[in-house]
Amino acid sequence: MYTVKKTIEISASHSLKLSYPSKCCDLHGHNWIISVYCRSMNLNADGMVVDFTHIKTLVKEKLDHKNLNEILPFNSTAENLAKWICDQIPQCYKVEVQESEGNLAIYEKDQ
Ligand SMILES: Nc1nc2c(c(=O)[nH]1)N=C([C@H](O)[C@H](O)COP(=O)(O)OP(=O)(O)OP(=O)(O)O)CN2
Ligand SMILES: [Zn+2]
Repeated sequence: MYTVKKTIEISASHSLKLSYPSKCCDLHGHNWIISVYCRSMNLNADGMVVDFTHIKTLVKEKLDHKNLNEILPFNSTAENLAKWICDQIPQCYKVEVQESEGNLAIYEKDQ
């Protein structure tokens, strides 16, 4: 089994819709650190699980320097972002989304 991990930084803004009062409901920004894990039993014809550059492009083109509220049809919590990113990327089984030094969400597909 082969595994690759690609770490990407995106800068974006968002506000959350929550069922309780929170500063996070106001528009604010983060530099999210996103780690994407992909795995495969076999390599493709280029000798890769997935090209690191393709992973970066898929995530950055969609999210970097955007207002996430304008482009995503769900509440952009770190948890929801992690699952959504995992669903976009071939061979991906796990995504870590770090919002700030102390805030990390992990989505991992069931085996
Ligand atoms: N489980 C989650 N909780 C929160 C999320 C989330 O995605 N998943 N997101 C937020 C907000 O985005 C907010 O910006 C972060 O809030 P907070 O923890 O207060 O963030 P700080 O970086 O300011 O953390 P400090 O510990 O105060 O430095 C909220 N919760
Ligand atoms: Zn936030």
